[in-house]
Amino acid sequence: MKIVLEHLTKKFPARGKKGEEVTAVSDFTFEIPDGSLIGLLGPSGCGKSTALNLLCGLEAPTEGKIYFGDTDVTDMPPELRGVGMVFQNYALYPHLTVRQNILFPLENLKGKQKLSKEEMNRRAEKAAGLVQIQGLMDRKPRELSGGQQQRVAIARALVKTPNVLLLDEPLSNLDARLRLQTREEIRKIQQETRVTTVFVTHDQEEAMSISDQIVVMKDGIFMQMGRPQEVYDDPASLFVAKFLGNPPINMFKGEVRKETLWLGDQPVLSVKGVPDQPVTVGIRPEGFILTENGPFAASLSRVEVMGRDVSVISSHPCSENPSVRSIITAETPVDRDAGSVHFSLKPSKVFLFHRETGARIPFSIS
Ligand SMILES: Nc1ncnc2c1ncn2[C@@H]1O[C@H](COP(=O)(O)OP(=O)(O)OP(=O)(O)O)[C@@H](O)[C@H]1O
Repeated sequence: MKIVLEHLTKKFPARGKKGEEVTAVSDFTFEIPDGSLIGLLGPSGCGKSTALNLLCGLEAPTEGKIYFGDTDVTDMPPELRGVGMVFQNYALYPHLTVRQNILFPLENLKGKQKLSKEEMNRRAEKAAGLVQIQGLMDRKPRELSGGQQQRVAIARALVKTPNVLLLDEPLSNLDARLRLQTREEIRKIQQETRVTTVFVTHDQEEAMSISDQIVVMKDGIFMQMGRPQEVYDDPASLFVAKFLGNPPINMFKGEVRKETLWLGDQPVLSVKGVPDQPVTVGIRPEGFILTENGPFAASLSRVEVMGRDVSVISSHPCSENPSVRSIITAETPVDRDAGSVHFSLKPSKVFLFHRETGARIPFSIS
């Protein structure tokens, strides 16, 4: 089922500041396609959980509308929305077995929705099968690992065959290996069930790896939505460029003069169509090509071998970071004793931003 947000806004009274308000979600207008998995991504406090709570009905919006398909659910109570929720802390009932935990949402159905015992058991087995915990049905939550508990929570959210599945930081209590495994499983389950899913995380790698599309947020504001690779390759703003990418993008103070990008006294790239102005420059670590007479010259600090790739760490007078990190293939010979390194730049990996507003400034390559 597709989800449509129209000017969705949520304001809270600011804690400890009488009369002031915090806008946790500001004028969200976008559509989540039916059957897709969307990663809501942004730093702590940007409004991710609030957005999710608005979708499931735990919070009422200050303004705006939410539609599931063609139905306006803005004022609909949570239990009628057909939403499955999974939280960071699993929120399983400790005194109930896995089976009883999964059955719980079905046992509480009312009126016409009520199911026979056989049907409830059939559905619980099916949900358990999806997350592969059939063998654990008679255990109590404390007898399960974190990853297994999270699978039970997902089965419980799926058992009512929801229209929409909402996951709030579901992997943050798991160790690194389980995180990786569980996120792949969530993706698999989502592809099998095709339930429209919104996944909240502050971990960009997690969101990028499993989402059909990501929504990047900052301070309650919608910054950009798109396929992970598209947003990475074509960030609309300085914030998005800095937020995505590991290792992070390298930032510089630069200047455009006569359609040439200058870093200090180095003319590093031709940038057609850009008027003369001071700019903030972002260069992805993979945007550097080691070239003897390359126009980008930096002092070599060290070389870090990472197996397939090599990180060349250098310093540049226009860098906004203490060091510049470039990643090149391990086959490229680097003279570690040379005091300096020279690079040419891949134009598609270089982004220009307005020095004051951080908005992206497009340029053509030739
Ligand atoms: N009930 C509330 N009353 C007052 N302010 C609130 C309330 N809930 C959230 N906020 C504020 O709204 C903003 C967004 O909070 P929210 O929890 O949605 O962010 P988040 O991106 O989920 O953060 P995190 O990643 O840390 O969980 C924050 O400034 C928060 O302090």
